[in-house]
Amino acid sequence: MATVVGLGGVKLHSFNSKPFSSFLGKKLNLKTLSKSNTHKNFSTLRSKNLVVFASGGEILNLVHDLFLGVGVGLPCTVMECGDMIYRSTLPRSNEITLTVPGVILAMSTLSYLWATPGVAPGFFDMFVLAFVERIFRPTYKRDDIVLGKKLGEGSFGMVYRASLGKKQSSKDGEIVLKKATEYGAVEIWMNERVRRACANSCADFMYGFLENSPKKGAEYWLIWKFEGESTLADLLQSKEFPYNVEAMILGEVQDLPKGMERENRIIQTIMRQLLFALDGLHSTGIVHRDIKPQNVIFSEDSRTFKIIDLGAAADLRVGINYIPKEFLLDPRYAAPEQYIMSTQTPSAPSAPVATALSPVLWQLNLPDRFDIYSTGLIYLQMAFPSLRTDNALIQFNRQLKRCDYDLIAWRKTVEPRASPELRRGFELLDLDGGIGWQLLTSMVRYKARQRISAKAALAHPYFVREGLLALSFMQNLRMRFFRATQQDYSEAAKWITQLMAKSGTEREGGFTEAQLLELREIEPKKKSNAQRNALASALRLQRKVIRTVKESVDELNQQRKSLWWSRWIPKEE
Ligand SMILES: Nc1ncnc2c1ncn2[C@@H]1O[C@H](COP(=O)(O)OP(=O)(O)OP(=O)(O)O)[C@@H](O)[C@H]1O
Repeated sequence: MATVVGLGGVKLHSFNSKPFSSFLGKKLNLKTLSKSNTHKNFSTLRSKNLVVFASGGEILNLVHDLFLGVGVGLPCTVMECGDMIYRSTLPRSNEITLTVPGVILAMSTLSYLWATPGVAPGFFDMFVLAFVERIFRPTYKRDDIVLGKKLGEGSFGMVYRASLGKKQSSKDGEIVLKKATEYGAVEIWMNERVRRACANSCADFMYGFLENSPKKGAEYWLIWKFEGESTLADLLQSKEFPYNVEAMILGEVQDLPKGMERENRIIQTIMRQLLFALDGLHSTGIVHRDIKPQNVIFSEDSRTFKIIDLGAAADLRVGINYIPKEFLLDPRYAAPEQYIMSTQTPSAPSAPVATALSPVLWQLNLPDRFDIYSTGLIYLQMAFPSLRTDNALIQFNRQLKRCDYDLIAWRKTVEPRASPELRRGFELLDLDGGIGWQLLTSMVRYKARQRISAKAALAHPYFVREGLLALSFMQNLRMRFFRATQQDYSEAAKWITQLMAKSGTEREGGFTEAQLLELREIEPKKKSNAQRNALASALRLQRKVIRTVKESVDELNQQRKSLWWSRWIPKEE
């Protein structure tokens, strides 16, 4: 038996088939060893020049046994892994081996990428769909458009009814044109996103481009299909509401006795259409932020309500219009939080970071619940005719604020001395075991986190009425489930915190005095006054530096941001 010993004197391998003397004093290289074909494990010696310098076989045997005995040496010596190495030289199987951790990791990654607002669909949308759409969609320019009567004038642009003159094809009916200031770019972006992701949610957007005129400078022109004459605000003002909507949705007036049941059904249909449109927007990561009856148009072609005016919308998939400082949200319909994202995050991160973090930021802030609050107020106006005027709504908002945005508390204060009209509203919401009232109270809440989402609202038992009045067993169960899941869990958290802070008594439980003392001792010792002042000044300085750096980065980001996505807006050739 022969042993090859490495330069450090550590045993490397044994050869059983060749006399050891034939290797003695020789510098072995790979070729020599391969030729001699002494052992199938030569591959382990590849790239090493080895010198055999051991003497007597006995000494070597002794050393060999010693090393093997204590498990030291090259792995192959110890593990007898010749077979393994041999197997590794066989052709590999191409099969993918499934492991539980691998599957869990893959599933988690996939669900993260597909979670609202959708990182993966976002990439597909931006780099494939947007590109393909740009090639195939018809484009328009200023000269194609013949202006008609003015429909509206907002602080950021003018809206006209118009037609497409010579370029009009038989399927293009009339159009609506908005000439907007620089904020039109955001609106074009949002409308294009919506057209690709959830076209039925909003008015049918046709084209948008940047038009440079010597007189007016740069203006964004946006074109939509003319959807119809009436917004929900117009319809709500009519004494006939909600019967005027029923006629529009069904295309005919029903020959049925008027009554609360029928009104409830119509309001239910409007709410379902509104929530459906909102769900489409929210699922793609867009929050409208200006949901109000004036921005809900009745589409005569599809006989449904659609959302318009995406000028104040935010695209949280890529962080566009994160906090539009310039927009004053409509105070009549705005949720109490005013901002959809935490003010701790005053500006959107850069697009790739915003995209990567979007599922986390979405879950942390639940920005979609801002629109849900506004939709709840629309529902309230539909149920209570007396709240349909601006003044009445403003008055209601004040009352609700005084009740800490607690609708149940508001009801308790107004119901005892309610007018017959107000009482009728409560009766309508109380139909079917108060299912409508339950939906309303889960939409109009102070805390965004406690408000129901559009998707959950669509699954609410309010929308799956079977009989006329009675709720089925399953609906009852679902309603109970909804009530249970809409509880204020933060109250529970507060209770636990308080409990932790209280000294241990038999009644309260919590920490004992001794435990609290222990905790207190872990706290850093108080510094002397001079030390504390110095620390405070240092902290102030640090905060100031961070703020300045942050503001500069924000400014830079802002410039970069306005650059990167305005590249997507076509310019008039
Ligand atoms: N696609 C459409 N089809 C029919 N009418 C429309 C359409 N889009 C807008 N309108 C009409 O134009 C009006 C103004 O539109 P929009 O709200 O988008 O403009 P705006 O300048 O933002 O107005 P405001 O600032 O008052 O909200 C709407 O109230 C509606 O009557």
